[in-house]
Amino acid sequence: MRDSPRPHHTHPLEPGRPYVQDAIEKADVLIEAMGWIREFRDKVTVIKLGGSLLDDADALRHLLVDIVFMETVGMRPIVVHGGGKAISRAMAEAGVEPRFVEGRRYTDDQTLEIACRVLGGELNEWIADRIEEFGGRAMPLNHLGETDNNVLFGEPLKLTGAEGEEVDLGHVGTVTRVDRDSIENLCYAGQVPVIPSLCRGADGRMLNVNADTVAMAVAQAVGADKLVYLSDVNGVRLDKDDDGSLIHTLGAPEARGLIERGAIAGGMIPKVEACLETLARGVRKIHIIDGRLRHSLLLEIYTNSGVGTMIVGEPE
Ligand SMILES: Nc1ncnc2c1ncn2[C@@H]1O[C@H](COP(=O)(O)OP(=O)(O)O)[C@@H](O)[C@H]1O
Ligand SMILES: CC(=O)N[C@@H](CCC(=O)OP(=O)(O)O)C(=O)O
Repeated sequence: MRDSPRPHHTHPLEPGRPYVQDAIEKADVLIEAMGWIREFRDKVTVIKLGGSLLDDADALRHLLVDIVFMETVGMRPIVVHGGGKAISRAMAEAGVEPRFVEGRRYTDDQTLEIACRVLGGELNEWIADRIEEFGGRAMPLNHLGETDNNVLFGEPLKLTGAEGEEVDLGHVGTVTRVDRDSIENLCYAGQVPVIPSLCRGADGRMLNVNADTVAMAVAQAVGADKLVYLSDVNGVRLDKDDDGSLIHTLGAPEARGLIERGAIAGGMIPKVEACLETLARGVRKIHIIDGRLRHSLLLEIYTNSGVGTMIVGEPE
């Protein structure tokens, strides 16, 4: 007979609640998940946490516990995060008005300093700390702190306007190289890499990068099996204001049409564009799901009833 409970025998978010209620039903659930766990063991999944979600403390805690679960059963999750809302809040506090050009934040010196502090410092460390608090192991990969753990390198992003003119975005970057070895070494050591959407330019300065495109670059570099975007909508909708108009499976031509018609707008544009580019470069399964729905990540991975929108490539 066991005389003392083993660690983590109670729910990590509700310490008083024993796991052993309805034990038989729970064992059934475990057995049901066994096939999925086996299928996805050792598979790399890149999980992008959007800024809208980072503002929802309850949803975020549940998601991070799901990520700890994935790591515990032998999957290799990699977290990429944005934090657009938090940057805008910090800018407002500093009296700076945010300005967006084609979905990208115009980033002057002061905005860059704020983005580095919020993304690279506060949010990145906070996410890694919570993963550890919930029983997982995590490594915050930011350039701040005693050792430079940055894994993303890039160059200024060049955008062309409607009349062919160059659009000035300030210190906004695009990722040209990912330190794949460092990320993979962490995964294989059972640690969850946590990556902020900043990259280092050739002159050594950091650049602010759209987090959806960072997730894409990381997924491509490590040859991820899956890329999952967690946002604050149930997926891509035909009408962005109608949650009943969810598109379950979205092909590349249809997606391009929806962007042209303006049905896909705002922050959904870089997300869908990143999905299409990622598919073209070999990542097979890409999903946009609602991170506010409890266990949406696990439902997407470990059940047949996928939630949200799956983006699929052109038929061969
Ligand atoms: N067709 C669409 N379907 C779903 N959401 C859309 C669509 N077009 C625009 N959106 C908007 O895109 C937002 C998600 O993008 P964004 O705010 O950048 O998310 P995140 O911060 O999670 O990356 C949604 O909250 C929604 O308002
Ligand atoms: C260049 C650029 O636009 N960078 C983004 C980086 C954060 C981000 O993308 O956050 P979400 O995932 O919350 O949208 C920004 O400054 O908002």
